[in-house]
Amino acid sequence: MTELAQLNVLSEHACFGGVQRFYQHASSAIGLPMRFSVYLPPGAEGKRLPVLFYLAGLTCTEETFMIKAGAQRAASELGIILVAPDTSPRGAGVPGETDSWDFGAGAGFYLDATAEPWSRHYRMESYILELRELVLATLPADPQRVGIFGHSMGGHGALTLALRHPELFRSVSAFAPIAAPTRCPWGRKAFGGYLGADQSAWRAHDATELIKDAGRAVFPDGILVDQGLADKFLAEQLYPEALEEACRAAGQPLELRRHAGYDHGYYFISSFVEDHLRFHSLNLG
Ligand SMILES: N[C@@H](CCC(=O)N[C@@H](CS)C(=O)NCC(=O)O)C(=O)O
Repeated sequence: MTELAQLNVLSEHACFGGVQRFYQHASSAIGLPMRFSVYLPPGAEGKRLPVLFYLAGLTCTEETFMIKAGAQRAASELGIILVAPDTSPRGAGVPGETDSWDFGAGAGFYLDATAEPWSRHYRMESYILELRELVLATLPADPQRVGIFGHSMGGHGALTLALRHPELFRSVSAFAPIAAPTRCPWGRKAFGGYLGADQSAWRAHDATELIKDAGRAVFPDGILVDQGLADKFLAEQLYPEALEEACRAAGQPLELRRHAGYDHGYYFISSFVEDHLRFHSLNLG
């Protein structure tokens, strides 16, 4: 069977003149069925459109962004394809994988686990790259115009995957990203579990450390980050100031916008999502 034959449409809904779809497919990276969602704007026939991957945060699924962020109106206007994967494998059968909300199911952290028993299925970095190829092969998407953004754990995912694979993602932005996971409790728990106790392996999945290591502007057109100042996770988990300092030292342009009164949730994301789509539209051309 080809990849194409394994792609099943679970549901389809007309939306702002385009179509909102939910898919399931057999992922070779994960070794299990995976779900993802796509918003296809109108007027895609015969064209190659820019495509923007959105990585969601802890406890989310492939549905969360499409239901809560209200991004389809701007995507329809700008002619951008939106793709949102699930946040982890489901049903991997790892003992305890659904016991906590910040590790295991719903918390894949967009990296390939190297430690047992997670390393067999928890391979979310390889999965996002597989999904990118699948989308480019099956949807009217332009391989030269692929961007990535995300929220919280997904903001970490977007920043680290873009910095690790700048040849695959041409623009990157984030909402309230876990910007320095090697120094916060969520990141330390996840990296310890997925990558093991040797912390030297962790920094390759930390956006702040990747910027420091690059020592140059990997994205010369800039990175956009929005952060709510009423976010209850800001002080303990997110560390945008560490990313800001690393970008300043490396000469990486960063627009870090701090918003008084906004919390960590989708009311915050929906308030600024159009700005992110316009940012990517401008950068992807
Ligand atoms: N379960 C956690 C919150 C988890 C959480 O805030 N998840 C964020 C991503 S890190 C999210 O987007 N949740 C889904 C939603 O707000 O709809 C808690 O009780 O504090």
